[in-house]
Amino acid sequence: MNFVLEAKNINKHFHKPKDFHVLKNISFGVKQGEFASIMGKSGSGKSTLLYILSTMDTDYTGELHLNDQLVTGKSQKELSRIRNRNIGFVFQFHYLLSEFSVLENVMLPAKKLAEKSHAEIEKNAKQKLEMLHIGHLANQRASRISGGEKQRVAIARALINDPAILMGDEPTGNLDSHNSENVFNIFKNLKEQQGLSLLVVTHDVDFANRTDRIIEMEDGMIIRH
Ligand SMILES: Nc1ncnc2c1ncn2[C@@H]1O[C@H](COP(=O)(O)OP(=O)(O)OP(=O)(O)O)[C@@H](O)[C@H]1O
Repeated sequence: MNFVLEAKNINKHFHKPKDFHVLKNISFGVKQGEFASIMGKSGSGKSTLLYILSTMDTDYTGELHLNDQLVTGKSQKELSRIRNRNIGFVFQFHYLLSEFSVLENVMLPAKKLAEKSHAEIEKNAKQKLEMLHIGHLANQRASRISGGEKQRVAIARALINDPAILMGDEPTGNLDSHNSENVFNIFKNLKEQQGLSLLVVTHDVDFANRTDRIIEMEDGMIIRH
């Protein structure tokens, strides 16, 4: 099976204030072009899991594979590069640099990767903004645009290095229903038109029901996938 992302027997404990087995034997994969969602009650371990899957947390046992490459055990420097190259991330809050322009915000992860010229990166960033129908905002300061527009800029930024998978932690959590619908449709188009794989933590049942697959968590375990 060709998984873009695969978790094998992931276990995690928090040690303070007392030992807490927060993730228990998590195993599942996300296939190329699959749009999967993770649901579960508050405290079931969704964000903790996503933090591991996105390679930001390395304090766990088990194995994480990205594009058939074992990433568990790599150095922080290697992980930073693997992450920047392969994973786009969209959060509930957009984390844009408010003093920077929309275009500059979108270009940042590509500048960090430093594989392309400034002109190429700028061209790509403009294309991403056009694709998300916000090309006209390129030169606006990030602080000057609406909440829905900010989330679309955050999506453009997550896509700038053409990741293998786009992950979201409650990406519509701060948005009204109109803007949530926009974000869902953007994700669906990315899957259908570009074969992108997506994994999104959400509390929105309507959103999750329209994804290809719901991965359901309870008490640190996957109870359905
Ligand atoms: N740093 C930490 N130390 C100890 N316990 C933690 C820590 N971070 C989270 N927890 C606990 O781990 C459990 C899982 O938390 P997590 O944030 O992953 O849940 P979640 O399913 O994403 O919840 P929500 O839907 O509310 O965001 C919770 O009981 C939480 O209190």
